[in-house]
Amino acid sequence: MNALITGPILVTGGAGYIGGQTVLSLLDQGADVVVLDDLSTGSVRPFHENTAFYQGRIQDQGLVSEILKKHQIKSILHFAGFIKVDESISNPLKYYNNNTDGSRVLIEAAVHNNVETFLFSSTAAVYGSITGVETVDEALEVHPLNPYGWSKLFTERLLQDVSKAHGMQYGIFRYFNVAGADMRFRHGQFLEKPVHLIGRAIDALLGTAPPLQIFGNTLATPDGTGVRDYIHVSDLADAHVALLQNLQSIPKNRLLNLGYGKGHSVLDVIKCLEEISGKPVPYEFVPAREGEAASVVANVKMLTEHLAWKPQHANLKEIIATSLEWRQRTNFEK
Ligand SMILES: NC(=O)c1ccc[n+]([C@@H]2O[C@H](COP(=O)([O-])OP(=O)(O)OC[C@H]3O[C@@H](n4cnc5c(N)ncnc54)[C@H](O)[C@@H]3O)[C@@H](O)[C@H]2O)c1
Ligand SMILES: O=c1ccn([C@@H]2O[C@H](COP(=O)(O)OP(=O)(O)O[C@H]3O[C@H](CO)[C@@H](O)[C@H](O)[C@H]3O)[C@@H](O)[C@H]2O)c(=O)[nH]1
Repeated sequence: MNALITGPILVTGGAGYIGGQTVLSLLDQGADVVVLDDLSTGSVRPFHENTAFYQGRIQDQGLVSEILKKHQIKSILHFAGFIKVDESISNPLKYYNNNTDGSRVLIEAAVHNNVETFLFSSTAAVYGSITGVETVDEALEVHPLNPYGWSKLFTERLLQDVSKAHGMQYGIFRYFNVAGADMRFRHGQFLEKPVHLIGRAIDALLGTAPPLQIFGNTLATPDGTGVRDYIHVSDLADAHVALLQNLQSIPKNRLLNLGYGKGHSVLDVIKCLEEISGKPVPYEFVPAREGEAASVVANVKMLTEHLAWKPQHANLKEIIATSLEWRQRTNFEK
């Protein structure tokens, strides 16, 4: 496996939750890793000592070009971005500036410096309000419900057009619901106010937030609560290493869903957290969020056909147990 990851790899957002975990996967494979992160939401961890770390912005084309030249970068894994859906609605320019225009500047620098491979983190949020399908496949029409989803969709298109014109290879993953922490607890998510279900349920369990509000209990799902495809961050990170290695063998459109293809409801998540902790999770039902899909589960046909990647942690218990343990170990300390 090691021999296939040749040349230094630039990881943008490599101090963040997913980028950091991918840095660990790359380092575990013996790769030569360069990180660019402005630390706006990420934090430096001990393993970054084994990388060349630059604190700076992807929008700083001078700095990016300097890094690309100095390290003779051939591959970029681009994770840097903002991720809060609610904030993207109240402050869309923040998202279009950072996620779309920032990516445009980075992609331009990549083309000017003859970068060969560019992987981009997109999201299942591009699909929008899905109805009438059991699983979502990559050919489905996309209708993002918020500026966050649009900011990522625009970048997908930008990258595809530029790659086609300039011969840079691209790969795009649309992540489903990412959760969990590194199995050796070298890294995990840090969010003082979690925005996703599992983080919020943990806060409710620990009493550091009011009871969890469950958005809807009469949805068209087996138990009436929302169903999502949760994927362990460590498997997600490993998939990027596999994609770097596999890229050439994947035909034409290298855009892949990244999930397990298995759905769990909000009540499944709560039950699992209660079993792990031995304590009840306080919750209340509130109306469903407007436009939100009842069920979003990845169709993983393309992923499993094209990627030499076998998930190692594809069960809700491991995802939730590592999230809980990371939260308890770090206790809000960055
Ligand atoms: N977390 C999820 O559930 C999820 C789901 C789908 C897609 N994604 C995508 O995955 C990527 C990583 O998300 P995450 O959960 O790790 O978020 P994160 O906030 O933990 O990490 C983002 C990192 O990027 C850095 N950053 C932000 N803007 C930057 C800039 N302009 N220049 C340099 N660094 C910058 C931040 O400091 C942070 O370290 C994002 O692009 C996000 O849209 C995340
Ligand atoms: O306080 C909460 C939070 C969530 N949910 C429900 O839990 C499920 C998961 O919600 P959440 O964790 O907010 O994730 P999604 O809304 O599915 O969106 C996430 O997953 C996308 C990938 O599909 C990412 O791109 C987005 O950034 C991320 O918010 C949904 O059914 C929600 O209705 C609640 O009931 N209460």
